[in-house]
Amino acid sequence: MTTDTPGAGPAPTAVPPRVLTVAGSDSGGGAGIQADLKAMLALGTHGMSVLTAVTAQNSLGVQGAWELPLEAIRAQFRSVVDDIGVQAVKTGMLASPAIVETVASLLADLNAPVIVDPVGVSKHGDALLAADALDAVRTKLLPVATVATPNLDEVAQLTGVRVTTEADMPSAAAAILEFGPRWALVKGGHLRGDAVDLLTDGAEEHWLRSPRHDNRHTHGTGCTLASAIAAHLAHGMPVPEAVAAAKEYVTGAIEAGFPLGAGIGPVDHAWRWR
Ligand SMILES: Nc1ncnc2c1ncn2[C@@H]1O[C@H](COP(=O)(O)OP(=O)(O)O)[C@@H](O)[C@H]1O
Ligand SMILES: Cc1ncc(COP(=O)(O)OP(=O)(O)O)c(N)n1
Repeated sequence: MTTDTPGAGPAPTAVPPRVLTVAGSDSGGGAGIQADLKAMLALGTHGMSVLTAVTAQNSLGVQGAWELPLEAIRAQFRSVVDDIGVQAVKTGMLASPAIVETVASLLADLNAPVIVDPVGVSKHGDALLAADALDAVRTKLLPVATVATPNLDEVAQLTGVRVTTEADMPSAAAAILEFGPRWALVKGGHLRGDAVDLLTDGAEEHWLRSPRHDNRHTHGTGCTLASAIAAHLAHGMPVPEAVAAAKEYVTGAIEAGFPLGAGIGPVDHAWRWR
């Protein structure tokens, strides 16, 4: 090893911010932890994972799902947090009431922003969260969230508020904020017209609007957006800026989504590198 200055050591190696996903595996690589880790890498962070469940999944849907033992979930979390440390966390598929409660209690003691994507069903309509877990999401998980990112189906499941136009989004966000997250990001991806999301903390309102890309290959949009928010927060951005930057990233990834298999292909996490 050589150094320019006698007596000086080698230049310190730059360490990227560390971001943790607590989520399920998508064997097809389009959503779940695979999407999360790709988004985290693309946005200049070191991604790490706590696996909650394994799905057999592809472009056609979910063919099977298996939960991990609570002990394995706790052990993965402690391994990562106690040694490596995290600057932001994102949660995704949590499958059961017991997993939701376990993850919420682990996150309650963590000094880092938490993005909760309250994943309910996949794009193909496959359940990724048991119906009897909704109450634990409302009362245990959402209170520890810095940002909660429900889509319109998840808003309806959690709050009973049905959003059919942009005008309904503020009341939906207010109903999510009642459960205790610092910010609510209501995603309007399932409406017609522009893809419009509303971010609010009850005081500020930020409308995020992008053109709707007429591309059927949109598997993994929600996972990618939530992971991108976590990555930008880990870089030190304030919440509104982190969400705006994440929206720009997911919009590019949706535009570049590509066909794989016979069904809905994934968004392209590497679109900025191509
Ligand atoms: N066809 C599309 N074109 C552009 N943006 C989209 C499109 N579909 C969804 N989005 C955006 O992708 C993000 C994820 O939203 P959504 O698809 O509603 O989440 P989920 O995957 O949880 O159902 C949001 O920012 C939404 O506005
Ligand atoms: C393992 C796993 N986790 C989450 C999802 C849902 O991902 P999402 O980003 O909402 O994308 P779609 O499934 O809606 O395309 C998943 N499918 N699998």
